[in-house]
Amino acid sequence: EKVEITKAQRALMKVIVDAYNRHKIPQDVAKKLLQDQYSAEENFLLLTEMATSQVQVLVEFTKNIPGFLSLNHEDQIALLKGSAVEAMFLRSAQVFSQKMPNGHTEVLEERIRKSGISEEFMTPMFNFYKSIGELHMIEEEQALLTAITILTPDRPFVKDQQAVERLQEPMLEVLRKLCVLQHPQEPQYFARLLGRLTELRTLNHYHAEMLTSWRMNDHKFTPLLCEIWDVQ
Ligand SMILES: CC(C)c1onc(-c2c(Cl)cccc2Cl)c1COc1ccc2c(ccn2Cc2cccc(C(=O)O)c2)c1
Repeated sequence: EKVEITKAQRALMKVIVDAYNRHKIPQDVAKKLLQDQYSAEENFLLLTEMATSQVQVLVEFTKNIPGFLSLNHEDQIALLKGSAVEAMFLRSAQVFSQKMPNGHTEVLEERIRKSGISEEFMTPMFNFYKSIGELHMIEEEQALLTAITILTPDRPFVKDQQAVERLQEPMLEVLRKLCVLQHPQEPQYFARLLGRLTELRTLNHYHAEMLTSWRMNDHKFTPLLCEIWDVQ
């Protein structure tokens, strides 16, 4: 059928993409990646700073999702806590696949590989980065996919799931149309994107184990990360 994005859908997409592009990790934090220190300790501290900055960016982005601030306040917190790790895996995957400027990508990979994360979590993590890279998403798709991840109704402790579904559904519809228009030769592209969201959920489990092993080695997190990840 002739797929067409309506004016209202284009306006919704513009709000999400503008918010997504406005909220990036500040360059001075990202630049720290190129610092010369390479010890596991130094890498962990840098990644902790990146994650903390990323959570702040994520909260600002989420506040710009139309309708989010009208949700029940406890549900807003439950959605942020429930989606933070997935949104950050998505963000770091998009940053990897966009090949950051002057070798940041290799440096970031190096620091993640040498930050006390055990091999068993590296494989699924870098497989995910590869599978996101292969999609060659445009920024509209990246921004909508991030908003859709945050607006997942069945996160733990969400009370009014219907209210979240009512926000997520229009995003899914715009993304579906965008995929048809952007990838006419690949009718399954939208399904492939949603398949990444399923893969993201499995990374939640690995991440919980990563946190436990870091804590067993007495690694400290920032107050914001402790709050969003319910640690310490
Ligand atoms: C606490 C810390 C050690 C941690 O725990 N789990 C993860 C962890 C790991 Cl090791 C992998 C994936 C997800 C998480 Cl939470 C992390 C590190 O979290 C990160 C690290 C880097 C991240 C992010 C998010 C993005 N990036 C990359 C990035 C670089 C430069 C610019 C920008 C930008 O947005 O402009 C982003 C999070």
